[in-house]
Amino acid sequence: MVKMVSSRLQGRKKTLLLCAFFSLVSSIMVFASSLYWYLLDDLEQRTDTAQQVLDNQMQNIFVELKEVADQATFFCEKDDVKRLQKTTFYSPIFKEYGLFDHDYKLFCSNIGPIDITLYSTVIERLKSSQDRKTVSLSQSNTLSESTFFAFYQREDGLGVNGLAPPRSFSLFIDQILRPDYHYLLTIGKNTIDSRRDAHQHSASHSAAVGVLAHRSVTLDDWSLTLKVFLPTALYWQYCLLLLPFAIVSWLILLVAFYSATLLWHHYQHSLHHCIKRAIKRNEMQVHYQPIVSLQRDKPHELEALIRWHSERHGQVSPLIIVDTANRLGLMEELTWMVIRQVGNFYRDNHTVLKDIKTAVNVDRFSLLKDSFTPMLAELLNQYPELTGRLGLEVTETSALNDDELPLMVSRFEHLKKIGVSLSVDDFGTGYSGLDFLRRFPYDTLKLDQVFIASLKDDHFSRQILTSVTKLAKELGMELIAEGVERQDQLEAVQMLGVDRVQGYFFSRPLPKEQVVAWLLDNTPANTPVCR
Ligand SMILES: Nc1nc2c(ncn2[C@@H]2O[C@H](COP(=O)(O)O[C@H]3[C@@H](O)[C@H](n4cnc5c(=O)[nH]c(N)nc54)O[C@@H]3COP(=O)(O)O)[C@@H](O)[C@H]2O)c(=O)[nH]1
Repeated sequence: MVKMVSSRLQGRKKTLLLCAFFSLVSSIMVFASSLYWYLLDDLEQRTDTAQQVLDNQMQNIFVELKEVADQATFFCEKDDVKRLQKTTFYSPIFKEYGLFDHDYKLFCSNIGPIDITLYSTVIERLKSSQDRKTVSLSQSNTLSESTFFAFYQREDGLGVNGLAPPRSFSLFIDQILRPDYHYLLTIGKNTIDSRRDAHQHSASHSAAVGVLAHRSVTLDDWSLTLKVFLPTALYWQYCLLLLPFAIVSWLILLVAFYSATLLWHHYQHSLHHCIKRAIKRNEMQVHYQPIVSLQRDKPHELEALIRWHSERHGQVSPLIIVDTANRLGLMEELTWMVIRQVGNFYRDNHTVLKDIKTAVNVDRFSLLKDSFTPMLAELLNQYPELTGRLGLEVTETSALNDDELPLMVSRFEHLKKIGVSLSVDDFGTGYSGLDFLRRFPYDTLKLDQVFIASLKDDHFSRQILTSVTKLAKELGMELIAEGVERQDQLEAVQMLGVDRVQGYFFSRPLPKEQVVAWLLDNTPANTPVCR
C-alpha cells in the first residue's frame, strides 16, 4: 500500500515536473516571440509615422523657402538683407538664409553680401531635380560643424538656401523614435546618427551594433533615407519589465498543462476509453455457453458471449461493454472481433466442433448497414470452417420502421444464402407480435428467460409460450428456451416442446478450453435429458 502511494506520488511529482518544464519552455517561447513581434510591429508603425512626419516637414520647409524666394531679388540691398533676417527670426527651423544666382553663387545672406559657390554635388542634384529642390548635410562656414541645407531655385535662376542645425531638423522624428529606437537619417551623401547626437558621418558606417531588427524607408522626392534600428537592449529591457507577467502566464500554463495531463490520464483510464481500446486491440475474450439439444440425434450448439477483465476496472459486464460499444459506434467492430475469435476457436478445435454450430449476438443496427454482409462474407472466406456453422442471434427486429423492414428481410435472405443461420433473440421482451414471426425467415426462436422463470407459476406466460411454440413449429423454426436454471424449469420447457435448452442448469458460459472439455463429456448420447 505504502509502495503504491509512494509510487503514485512519484508519478505525480514526475508529471508535475514535466508540466513545469513544458509550461516553462512554452511560456518562454510564447513570451519571447510575442515580445519580438510586438516590438517589430511597433518599429514598423513608428517608422511609418516618422516617414510621414519627415515628409510633412520637408513640404513645410520648401513652402517656407518658396515664400522667401518669391520675395527675393538678384541684389543684396539693405531691404533684401533685412527681409532675410526677419524670415530667419521667425523660422522654426532655419538659422540662416542665403540667396544664389544662375551660376549657383551665393551672393547674399541674412548677415549681408557674401561670395560662396555651392558644392558641385548640390548643383548637380538641383539641376537634375524636377522642381529644383534638394537638401544636403554638410559643413557650414557659419553654423555648427554639421549643417542641414535646403535649396530651392526659382525658374528665373534665383535660388534660396536655408541652413539649420541637424538637431532642429531631426527633432520631430526624435520625438517619435527615441529613446527606444535609434536611427540613421541619410540626407544626400551624409548621415545623421541619432546615437551620436547629430554627428555627421559616412552613410556606409553601420549602426547595427546590438541590433535585433531594422526598417528602412526612403523619401525619394527629397533624397532622404531613414533607417530605424530596434536595439537588442530594448528587447531585454522589456523582458525585465514584463517578467512578472511572464511568471504569471507561466503559472497559468502550468496549471493548464497539469489539468490537461490529469484529464488525459483520467480519460485514458476511463471505462469508455478502456473498452474502446480493448475492442480496437482485440483484447477481449469470448466464452461459450452450451445450448443443449433435447434430441439425441441433434448435436448441441454454443452461444458466443463476450467477456473482458480489465486491469483497472476488473471484470466488466457484457451489458456495459455492449452499451458502451453502442454509444461509441463500435458495435460492428465488436461483432467482427467475436466472429474472428470464434473462427480461430473452430480452426484450433476442428474435430470437436465439426458438427457444432455457434451463435453470435448481433444488433439490428449493424445488420442494417450496407457494409455488414460484404464484411461477413469476407470473414467467412477467411474462416471457411465457419461456413454452415455460424448463426446470428438478432435482438428483436420488431422496432423497425417501414423503410427498414424490407431491407432487413432482404438482408436475412442474403445471409441465409451464404450459409448463416438466424435466430430471434429474447423473443417476447419487445413489441413483437406473432405476426412478426411470419415476416422474417428465422431458423430459430429463443424464448426469453423472463418467461421461463415464471413459466411454472404464471398461467399467462404459459399461455403465451404455448401459442408462440405452436406458431414457431408451424413455421418450421427451432425453439430454444434460455435461462433454464432448475430441474422444474427444464421439465416445464420440455412439456412445452422446445428443441433446445440453454441455462445455468447445464452450464454457465465457459472459456474455450473448458467448453471443449464440456462438449467431449456431454455428447447428446450421454446427456440424460436427450430423448
Ligand atoms: N451484441 C452482443 N451482445 C452480447 C455479446 N456478448 C454478450 N452479449 C449480450 O450481453 C447481454 C449479457 O450477456 P451475458 O452476461 O453474457 O449473459 C448471457 C448469459 O450468461 C445469460 N444466461 C444464460 N443462461 C442463464 C441462466 O440460466 N440464468 C441467468 N440469469 N442468465 C443466463 O444470458 C445472457 C445470454 O443472453 P442472450 O444473448 O439473450 O442469449 C446479453 O443480452 C447478451 O446478448 C456480444 O458478443 N455481442
